[in-house]
Amino acid sequence: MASESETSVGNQIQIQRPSPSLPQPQPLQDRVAIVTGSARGIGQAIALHLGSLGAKLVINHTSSNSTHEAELVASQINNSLSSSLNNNNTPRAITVRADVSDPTQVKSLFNKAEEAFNSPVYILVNSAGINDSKYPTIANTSLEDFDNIFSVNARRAFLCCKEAANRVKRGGGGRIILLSTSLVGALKPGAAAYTASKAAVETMTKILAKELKGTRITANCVAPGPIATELFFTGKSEEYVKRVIEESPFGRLGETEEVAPLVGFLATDASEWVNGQVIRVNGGYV
Ligand SMILES: NC(=O)c1ccc[n+]([C@@H]2O[C@H](COP(=O)([O-])OP(=O)(O)OC[C@H]3O[C@@H](n4cnc5c(N)ncnc54)[C@H](O)[C@@H]3O)[C@@H](O)[C@H]2O)c1
Repeated sequence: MASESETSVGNQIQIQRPSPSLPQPQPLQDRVAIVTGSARGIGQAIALHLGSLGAKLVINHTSSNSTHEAELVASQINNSLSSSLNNNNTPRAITVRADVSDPTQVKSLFNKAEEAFNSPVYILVNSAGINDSKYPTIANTSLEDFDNIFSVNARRAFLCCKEAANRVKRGGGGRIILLSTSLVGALKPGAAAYTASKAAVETMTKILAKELKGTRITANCVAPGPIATELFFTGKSEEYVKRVIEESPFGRLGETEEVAPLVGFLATDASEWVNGQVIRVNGGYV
């Protein structure tokens, strides 16, 4: 801590007093962020983390079943702040229900964010995703399941990125962060539709980063695994979970809070030189 000190200049002693400490602006102060699929799981942890860095948050969820969960996340962010209101008396975190695999709803999601905060969306985090809990082989994957997984994981990433890329003001900057999976590197048998849909997301991210040349917007992928969420546990046998834990160098699953800080860093100005990358967060599992 700074304290008073004496400096001798000629015959005179000057007392230097520490300047009163001013509140430091937070790294994402007042930046508008949409986190898709943030009513629970990894998206929820990311939204809470971005909120703690000062961002104004849109908690996106997909169905009436998740409305309550989404509102809890928003109120957790609003309650954690000294002032939960913006200048125009709107809350700092709001919820918007939208299926992000539907182009009209994606457009409306961005419109609602911009209207609520009277400011362009600066950060887009695509966390909404689904997996095929049965982990079938290609021979046993139905076309319906394949289409469904691609329509959420690859299609929603495409739609959200397209909307974000069309709205950015040149030179205004921004951050696009997509969620992939470490399975893309692991290439395990039995999750081909899910893994391939995420490989598509990774490729799209790398191309987008180049297409956004001159906009000061970065696009990166975060590829977690294996993280203890509903998506991970659904449909998995005890033996499967045990095997994953045994294969992990840390002998455990990851927590959602272990993914969020990396996304937080990628959302800040300090990350500008990280662009078009896929960063794996998996405790060395892959
Ligand atoms: N948990 C893991 O081990 C793991 C590993 C690698 C990657 N991921 C990825 O991380 C992301 C988050 O996964 P999670 O584990 O937190 O899953 P989760 O199931 O806990 O959360 C996913 C959220 O996305 C929402 N969602 C699904 N479809 C949607 C749609 N069309 N529109 C809007 N929201 C929708 C769900 O309602 C849910 O709230 C996913 O993209 C997933 O593929 C997870």
